[in-house]
Amino acid sequence: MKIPRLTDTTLRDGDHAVSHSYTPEMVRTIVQNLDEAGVPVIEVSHGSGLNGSTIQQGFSKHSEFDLIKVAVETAKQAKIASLFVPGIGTSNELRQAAELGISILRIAVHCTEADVTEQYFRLAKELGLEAVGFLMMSHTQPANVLVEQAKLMESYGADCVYVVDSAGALVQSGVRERVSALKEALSIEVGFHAHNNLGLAIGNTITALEAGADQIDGTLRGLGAGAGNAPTEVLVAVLNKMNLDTGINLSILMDVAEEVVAPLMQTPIVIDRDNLSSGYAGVYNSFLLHVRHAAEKFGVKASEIMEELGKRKAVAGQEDWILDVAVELAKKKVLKV
Ligand SMILES: C[C@H](O)CC(=O)C(=O)O
Ligand SMILES: [Mn+2]
Repeated sequence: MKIPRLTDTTLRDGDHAVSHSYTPEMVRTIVQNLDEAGVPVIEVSHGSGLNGSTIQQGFSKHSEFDLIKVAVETAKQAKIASLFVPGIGTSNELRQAAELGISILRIAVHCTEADVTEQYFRLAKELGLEAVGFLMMSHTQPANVLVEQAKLMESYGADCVYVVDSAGALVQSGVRERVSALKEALSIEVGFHAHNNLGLAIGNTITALEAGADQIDGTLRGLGAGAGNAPTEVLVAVLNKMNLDTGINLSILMDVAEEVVAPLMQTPIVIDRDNLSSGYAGVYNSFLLHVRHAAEKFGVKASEIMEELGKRKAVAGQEDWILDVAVELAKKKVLKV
């Protein structure tokens, strides 16, 4: 098993969990520590990618471009990455992030929609960026479909394609099937991005490595959308135990997770009923806070909304379905009385 390249996405996936409230000071401190610890890639942008600060995705407290600028200025060895979701971001924001000095663009789409990414891979390469493809909600499609989509991204210039378990719905056999299929079919690198809804983020990430993954993701203290991600500090500890020395300083990671990131948590990152029902139903983790707000507003259970969204196979961008489902459940509740 090869030593993977680790991307810490506390300042991007974690942005969902802190309701997009990161400040320049928080970014500086977290980047300083991750950089000093030797983490090679740090992802910074709105949780839903560049230009995500909208009513649908959630408004940011501070301009993500100010945060990216701070991150680039602060990092000494780490490369700064940003996420980009076609339809949320446009080529303007892509260019702006490149001008600010990001090195890597991670282009994320629902795992059947790779064909909309071509122009952005081409532009990213034209701008001299490393370009990584993110196949979101990868649990919804079998390995052969993901291979087709990943090959499209490879043909557009992707340097790596990730299997992304956006709902935290995959078990280890599902991870192994998908990652090994991409490894066999592609001549570029393969990555894996976990969420912890079934308590498998670390296990699934190790399974992805055993299946040949070259790149993996983590967040400090697991701070990410919904049930959160594989905790970066725990990943490094496990890799050390497996004699896979990433060269990353575990003590610095544990300190920054404990003393800087944990105090930022608005709610604990736990596998509670909402997060388990979300992963079990296969619902996108970044829906959680929107679902909780709707559940409270209409007096229904978040887990019931999650179950129905799973049945309807809601994907990123369909956050408006959350209100529809909450209203329907509330009406049914009234009629039952
Ligand atoms: C835009 C999403 O939050 C990307 C991601 O982290 C996931 O799908 O998981
Ligand atoms: Mn995620």
